[in-house]
Amino acid sequence: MLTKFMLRSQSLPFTIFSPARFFTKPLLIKPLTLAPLSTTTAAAATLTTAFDKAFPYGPSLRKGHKPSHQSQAFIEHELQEEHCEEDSLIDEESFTRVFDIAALRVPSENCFALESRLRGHLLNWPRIRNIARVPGDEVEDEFKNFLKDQSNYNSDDDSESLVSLNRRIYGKADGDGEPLSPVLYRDKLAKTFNSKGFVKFRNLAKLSRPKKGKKREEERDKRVKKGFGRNELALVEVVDEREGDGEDLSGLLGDEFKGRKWRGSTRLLLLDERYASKGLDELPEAIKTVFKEDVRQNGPSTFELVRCKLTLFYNYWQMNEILEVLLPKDMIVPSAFETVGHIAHLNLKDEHLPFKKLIAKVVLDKNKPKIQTVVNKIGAIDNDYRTMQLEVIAGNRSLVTTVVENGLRFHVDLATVFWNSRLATERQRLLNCFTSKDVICDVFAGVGPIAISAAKKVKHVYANDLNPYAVEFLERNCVLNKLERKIEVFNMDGRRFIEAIFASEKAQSITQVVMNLPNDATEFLDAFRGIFRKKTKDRDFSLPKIHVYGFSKAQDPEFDFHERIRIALSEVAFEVEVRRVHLVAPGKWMLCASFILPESVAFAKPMSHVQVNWV
Ligand SMILES: C[S@@+](CC[C@H](N)C(=O)[O-])C[C@H]1O[C@@H](n2cnc3c(N)ncnc32)[C@H](O)[C@@H]1O
Repeated sequence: MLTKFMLRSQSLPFTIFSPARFFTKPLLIKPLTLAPLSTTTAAAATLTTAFDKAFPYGPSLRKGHKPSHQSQAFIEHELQEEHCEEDSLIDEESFTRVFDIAALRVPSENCFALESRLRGHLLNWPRIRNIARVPGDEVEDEFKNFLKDQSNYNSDDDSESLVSLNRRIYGKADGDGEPLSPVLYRDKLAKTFNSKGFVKFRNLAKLSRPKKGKKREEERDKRVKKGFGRNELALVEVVDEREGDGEDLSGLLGDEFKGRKWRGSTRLLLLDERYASKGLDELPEAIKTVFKEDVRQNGPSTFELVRCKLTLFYNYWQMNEILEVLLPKDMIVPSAFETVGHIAHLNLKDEHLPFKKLIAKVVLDKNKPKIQTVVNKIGAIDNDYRTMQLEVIAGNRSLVTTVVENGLRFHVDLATVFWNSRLATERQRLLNCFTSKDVICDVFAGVGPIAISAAKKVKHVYANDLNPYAVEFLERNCVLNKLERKIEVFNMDGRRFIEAIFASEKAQSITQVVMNLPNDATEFLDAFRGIFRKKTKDRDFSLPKIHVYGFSKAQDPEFDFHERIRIALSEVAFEVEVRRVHLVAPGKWMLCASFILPESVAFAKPMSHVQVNWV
């Protein structure tokens, strides 16, 4: 039997409270084997008790207990909802955990002041508000005022009128024997509310059909079941020992109404888990003081210490918590993934592959609605267009998505073009080097994250890519961002593009060149040899600044990259600024080298002439 504590002004025991009682003793935690998901409730409950002690604070799937109704509820849920194969991968209900906690039930108008006063003593679990509503106990202001007037008693007469009020409202007064007819109570309401007030009580017609105990149980089950539906995280229920007693007000106040007594609108202030089984006299002084003050101000206390059940559903638990349970013990839980628009991109290890569908389902569930598709990378990027080989393992199969970067929108098809969201910061850094006077030449532009962002800032952009799909998206993205007038798009091999564009009239204006093909961009640098060979040195022109990306696994990656650039340009002495972008694998750096094209290179011996093929 669960006990409900009702404070009475005469009986408040003020014992000295020892803070040591609040804390669970530090325990040596041994690695625990979690009960299999099919464990019966009783067994799970036994295990739970041990877990509760072993896990010091906060919600955990290894704490709490499984609800007794769960199997039936789950079966019904399964029958009610249409499931696709993915839906049935995880038994979501097996992640439902019930925690016994205590709460202060207080008038709603007091709850915020009390929340800040008792903060250190309230439940402090992630994503759980420590103020909970009590379903169905909202009271019309008009009636609240009436209650207030009647309860301000300070004489024998007032006391009598309170008893009479109790009789009329609750059917009986405290200490009375037989309850009086609820007719009196309804009569009172009829006199108190005007016709408009009644309109608000939707269920007035059901008044003469009091709920049976069984029906009430079913409704509770329905609510809990609703909880493990798609959207709910948690449910707080007051565990009321007097269930079945008194008058059922649900017909009048709505099906949600559970209280046997109408106290006015109340809220539950959920107490810290360490007070779950404490009596009033065992609570800390701060809470007792709140009770004392209430009694002093209001006579019989308007506060109650109640026992509650806090149910946390599948939707409450985070990705790693769910996966820790689902995956074999000792397996590292995959916790990170990259996001490209609506797509989550995993990089699963071999050991994860047998569980890839499970993992993907959890990723999808825990990142909805933003994530609609989960893909896994299969094999290294080894093609010219730098596209990834991806397998769709959950969600919708479309790999065409929209990414927002730097305030611009990019349409991308991960199946046919390159995109890497991790380069966003680097792209931003590069953009910071450009000014409104610059003319940019992006040799390996992809779908345009650098070229299009630059176009917003600089005078003009020439953007090229070898991949026809990338060029199609590049053009589409120029229009999407209304920048098509500032960008010219080309579909050529990078070397031919460099040679052709610098052989054209456009060469004069180009101030910066971006070469973002880290795997082999340095191999394209020799294309700059002799680009100005036909120009006279004394004419007014500027040499472009080149930003070239590369990888290095060397001990001194900066030196290594500088050397490769020097060799590619066949030039010994010129200044190069090399920067580490990020580690792409253990010991392998992505680097960016920036330098002004040396005059000796630009005017070097003639190279074979290339005809420009403008797109
Ligand atoms: C690493 S991606 C960079 C794309 C873009 N700058 C970005 O940050 O998303 C390299 C791009 O170079 C293109 N590419 C590969 N080889 C090329 C070549 N020989 N000439 C021109 N483009 C090439 C690929 O299609 C790819 O879009």
